[in-house]
Amino acid sequence: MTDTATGIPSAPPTTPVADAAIVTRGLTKRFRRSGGRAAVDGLDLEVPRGAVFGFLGPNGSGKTTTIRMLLGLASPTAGDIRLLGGDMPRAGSTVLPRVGALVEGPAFAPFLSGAANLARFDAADPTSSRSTRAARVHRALDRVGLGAAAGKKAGAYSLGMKQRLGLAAALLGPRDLLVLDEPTNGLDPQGTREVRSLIRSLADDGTTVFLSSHLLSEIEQVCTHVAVMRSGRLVTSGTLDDLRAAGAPRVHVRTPDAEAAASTLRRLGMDAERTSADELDAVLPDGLEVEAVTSALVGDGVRVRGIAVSGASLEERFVELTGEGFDVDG
Ligand SMILES: Nc1ncnc2c1ncn2[C@@H]1O[C@H](COP(=O)(O)OP(=O)(O)OP(=O)(O)O)[C@@H](O)[C@H]1O
Repeated sequence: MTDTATGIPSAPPTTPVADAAIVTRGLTKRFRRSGGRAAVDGLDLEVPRGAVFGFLGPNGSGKTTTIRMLLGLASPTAGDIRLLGGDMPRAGSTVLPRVGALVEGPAFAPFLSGAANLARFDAADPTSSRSTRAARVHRALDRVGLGAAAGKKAGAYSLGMKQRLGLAAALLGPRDLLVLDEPTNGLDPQGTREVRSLIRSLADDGTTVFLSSHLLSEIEQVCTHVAVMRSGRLVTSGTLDDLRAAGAPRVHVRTPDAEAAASTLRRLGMDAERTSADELDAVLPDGLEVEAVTSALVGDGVRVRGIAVSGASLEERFVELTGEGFDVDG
């Protein structure tokens, strides 16, 4: 799922809704103690199979509540959930074994080793075979880079190691879908990079990954799709490329030589649109500065009466969408 030339994740082909990994319709959760405001309010989500889907929103916007409902850990007040083609919660016993999850740091026994903790998790899965347990546990530990710490007590693990142990637990069985709530929480920059590359390699193997985050940079680096939450509501969703395009900077040129200007812009890789007799408008490609556009126009003898750039960066767009102080730093 990664474009090998650019390293940027590319979106998988759109799948029909019926075949999506996750579909929610009107999903709503109202807590009794919350004074009437819904924590999740009429959420319609579609997560295509094969996507790395970022669920982005500020603290308290309803991400964890949504994830808990997807996994059958909280019951919706209203709405429907389809997970891997099965209606939840009815299909839970057949669907959930194919879903690996990391939600709010799983509870590990501090006095047992990392490997022994995973063996306990594995034993709790009625579909797992005892004879292959040790191999499964060690494969999962190796996958998250904890092979060397397998025998160490989980209580002595750092926060980052505990987070990775949680990921290893999510990877014990073959999974079609991974649901990860803030998977890099508490990790140092090195741990964060490792988890990102693990997510990419899982996606390359065809696993659909749904991950929540309040960090735009995290979503930008690993995700093909994104949904943005604000106060329990979905404010936008789509491929990251679509969102980038929607907020891409545009250049506006005012000139009496519109024909000549259009041909210069074309040469620079821009598809200009004529907005009036003496005005043109085009998306400014990545890496091209407006100064370079101006000098190319002037160099071609175009009489430039005005040139301006408008449009927001992805960061500005997300801040605008969520309407609050938004954490955009990795
Ligand atoms: N058990 C609960 N009882 C009452 N209110 C709750 C409960 N769990 C969550 N809420 C409220 O629901 C809203 C959404 O919370 P949620 O934890 O889903 O948000 P979030 O986006 O995951 O935030 P964070 O990034 O801080 O985890 C918040 O206002 C929260 O206070």
